[in-house]
Amino acid sequence: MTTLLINCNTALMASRTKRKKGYSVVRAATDKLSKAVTVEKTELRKAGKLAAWTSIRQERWEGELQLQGEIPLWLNGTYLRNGPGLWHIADYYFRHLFDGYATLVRLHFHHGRLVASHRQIESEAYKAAKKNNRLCYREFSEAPKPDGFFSYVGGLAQLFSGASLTDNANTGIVRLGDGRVVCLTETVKGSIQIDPETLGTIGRFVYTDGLGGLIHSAHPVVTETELVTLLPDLVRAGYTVVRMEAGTNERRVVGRVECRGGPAPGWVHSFTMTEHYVVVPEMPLRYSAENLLRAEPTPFYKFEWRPESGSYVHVMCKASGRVVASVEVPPFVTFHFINAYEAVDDDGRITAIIADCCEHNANASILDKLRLQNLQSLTGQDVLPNARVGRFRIPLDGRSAGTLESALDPEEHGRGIDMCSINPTYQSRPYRYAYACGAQRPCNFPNTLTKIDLLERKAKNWHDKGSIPSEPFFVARPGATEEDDGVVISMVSGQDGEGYALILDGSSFEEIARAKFPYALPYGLHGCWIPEAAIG
Ligand SMILES: CC(=O)/C=C/C=C(C)/C=C/C1=C(C)CCCC1(C)C
Ligand SMILES: CC(/C=C/C=O)=C\C=C\C=O
Ligand SMILES: [Fe+2]
Repeated sequence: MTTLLINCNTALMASRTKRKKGYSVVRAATDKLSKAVTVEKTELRKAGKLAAWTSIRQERWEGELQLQGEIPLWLNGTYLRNGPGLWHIADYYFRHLFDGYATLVRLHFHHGRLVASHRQIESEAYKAAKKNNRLCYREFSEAPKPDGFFSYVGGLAQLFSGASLTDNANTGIVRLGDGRVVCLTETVKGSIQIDPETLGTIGRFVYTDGLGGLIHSAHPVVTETELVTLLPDLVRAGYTVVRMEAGTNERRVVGRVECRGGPAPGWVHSFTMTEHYVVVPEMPLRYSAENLLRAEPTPFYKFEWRPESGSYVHVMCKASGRVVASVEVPPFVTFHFINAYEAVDDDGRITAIIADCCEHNANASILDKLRLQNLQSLTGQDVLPNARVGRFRIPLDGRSAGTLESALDPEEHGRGIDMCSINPTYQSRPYRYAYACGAQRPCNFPNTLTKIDLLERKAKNWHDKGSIPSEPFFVARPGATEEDDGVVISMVSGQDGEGYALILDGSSFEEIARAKFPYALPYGLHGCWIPEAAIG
């Protein structure tokens, strides 16, 4: 079966290089593929399993997808999604969702038609694992067995130099203002430039600034002119805020935040910004040097849960690098900030920062819930911990405490929320709508798409029984004046083993089109959009 698919795929790839414009060749190859797919679907149905938590079936594929419904003619461009997609090497199976080798998925929209493809990122970690048939670098929860580790990358010193850390860029994907597309994870070396058309790996994105740093936030804040990110400092607990101008590879220091809660910084998977300020979270789920050195994972993996150390939010002025507020807040756990903006009084003075995140009710057990075994075996059991849209209010008048409250009743989205997007025009500005994965219980993982109205404090939910949709990604209609005028793109794993791309109307949150993949893809994490005008 796999051979059939690969042969078909090879034919497709070869033909792709010959074609000039149009998709006729691709369509012929897709027809050929569909025969193979029928057999595969039968196998999957027998297995009765979601494809979300199982490895990709082959390294790459491309073809035109048949549509149900209509894609708006204005939607011209490329949606790219990154995420872990291969969780085993030979007969060794990884433990955690975040361990998988990166798989890129591409949806190319052109005049109402849709061509899809996927491909593995050729990181050093992936190539070494393939070549040596074993894990060679430290992944999120996995570490190479001492033999393989020493023979491949050398001694223990290389752990401290970062040489043994993974460059498996399986988390984020960003289009820089200069057009380059970079895939990211939390290790700095895991910044990899890819070709958005072929999904080929161009090579490591090298920072030329000498700032070093082994780890950074997986989610920089990117605009047309710059990229801002955080470098946690595990030695002198703190964060360096850095800024890289579009067109350069040079990060410059904006400023430094000292941690207030003890000897290690809080995990910063993401952070957020307003127009003038960088919002630096310090949560009690902290990096742990001790756990980093362990071969076997702990319940909190490379982190420690230290509620007694306190939770803080720091606010840095982007222009001066000065920390203008540093407040204690109620305990929190978040992977993803949604957005932030400045609250102003009647005289236009900035009085506070409002920052929203997908907040897991200060319960760090969510990390262990994302173990593959839990995801695969607990389907339909109500074990997903409660989560909410957490809204921080950080006063800028010198007060020492900030507040954290639910922005809406979490029942509106089934007490599950993560994997969020907004209309990017509203990034760092007052905004009304967020799109995310929510929950319809009982469930062990977010299983709905939810549109959150932060003004009305209401949610609209989309659900397909037994399926797992990935991050809903909002794309605005060119020329739109309403915040929710656009579409939301997601990729769904169905309960019978199939998979499809889904397009919802941003305003009504109703389905407007779906397109089945020949075979389902694993769950992916984050996406980005490249308008056709930018592709040229
Ligand atoms: C996929 C995702 O959301 C997060 C991935 C995080 C990774 C791969 C983190 C890796 C790390 C190491 C390999 C060692 C240092 C600590 C840490 C950054 C957690
Ligand atoms: C998928 C996820 C959390 C889901 C829980 O509700 C977090 C992903 C984090 C990395 O990008
Ligand atoms: Fe993320």
